Amino acid sequence: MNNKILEIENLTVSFDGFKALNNLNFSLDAGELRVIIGPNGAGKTTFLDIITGKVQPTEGRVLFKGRNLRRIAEHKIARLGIGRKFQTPRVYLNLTPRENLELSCNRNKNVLATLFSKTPTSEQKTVKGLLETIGLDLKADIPAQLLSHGEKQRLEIGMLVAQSPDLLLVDEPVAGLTDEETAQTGDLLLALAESHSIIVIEHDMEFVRQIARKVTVLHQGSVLCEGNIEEVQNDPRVIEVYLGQPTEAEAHPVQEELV
Ligand SMILES: Nc1ncnc2c1ncn2[C@@H]1O[C@H](COP(=O)(O)OP(=O)(O)OP(=O)(O)O)[C@@H](O)[C@H]1O
Repeated sequence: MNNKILEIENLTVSFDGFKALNNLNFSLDAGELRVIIGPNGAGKTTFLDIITGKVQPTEGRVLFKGRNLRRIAEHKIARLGIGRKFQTPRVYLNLTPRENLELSCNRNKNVLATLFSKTPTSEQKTVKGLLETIGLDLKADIPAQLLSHGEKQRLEIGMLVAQSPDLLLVDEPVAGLTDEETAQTGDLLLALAESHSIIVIEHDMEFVRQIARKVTVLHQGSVLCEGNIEEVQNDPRVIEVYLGQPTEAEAHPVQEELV
C-alpha cells in the first residue's frame, strides 16, 4: 500500500523563464514530520505555494493522497485537507483565543453566528483540548491582542489544527520568537506530529535540531540532499551552498551554524 501523503514528481515552476523550482522530486510519508531548509531564494516558499495551489506547476505534478492537484482551486485544496500557517500570525486580535478556535472549528459559520450561538458540547471539548495543547488554557478568555508573539503563533497553529487538516504546512514558525517561545513551539509541533503529517520550513538551526527527524535541503529549486540533521550538516554539498553565500549568513544564522 502506498503510505505517501504527498508526492511531487519532476516539478518545475518557471516565472518568465526563471526556474524557481527545477525538476524537483519529493515525497512525504503519512504521519511524517519533515523540515525543509535552504538558503534565500532556494524555492521554499514556492514549494509551499505549489502544494496549496497558489501557484501552478509549469511541468510535473503534485499528488496529495494519490490525487493530482493540478488546476484545483486553493480553497478546494484546503478543503481536501491541506492547512497552511503563514509566517505572520493571522488571528482575530479583538477575539479571545477560545473564540478564535471556535471560529476555526466551524468555518461554515460566520463570526457573529459563532459568537452568539451556543457552541455544541463536542466542539467545546475540542476547543478545550486545543487550548491545553497550545498552552493557552489560562489565557483562553483574554483578547488575543494581549498575547505575546509566540502565543499568537501557537494560537494560529491551534486554529489550523482546529480545521482537522491531514497535512500541515508551517512556514518559519519561530521567526522573531524568544528562545523559550521557540522551545514551546517546537514541543507543540512534536505533539501535533503524533497525529498529523507536517512540513516545516525553518532557518533557525537550533529549532531544526529540536524537532527534525528528516531534513530536506533545497537549493536552486531542487532537492540538494535529504537525511537526518547530522547527515545534512556534514554533507559537503550543503556546507558549500551555505559557505558560498557569505551575505546569507548575516541574514540567517543557519549558515553560521552549519559551518
Ligand atoms: N512570482 C514570482 N515571479 C518571479 N520570480 C519569483 C516569483 N516568486 C518567486 N520568485 C523567485 O523564485 C526564487 C525562489 O523564491 P522563493 O521565495 O520560493 O525562495 P525561498 O527559498 O522561499 O526564499 P526565502 O528564504 O528568501 O524566503 C527566488 O529567486 C525568487 O526571486
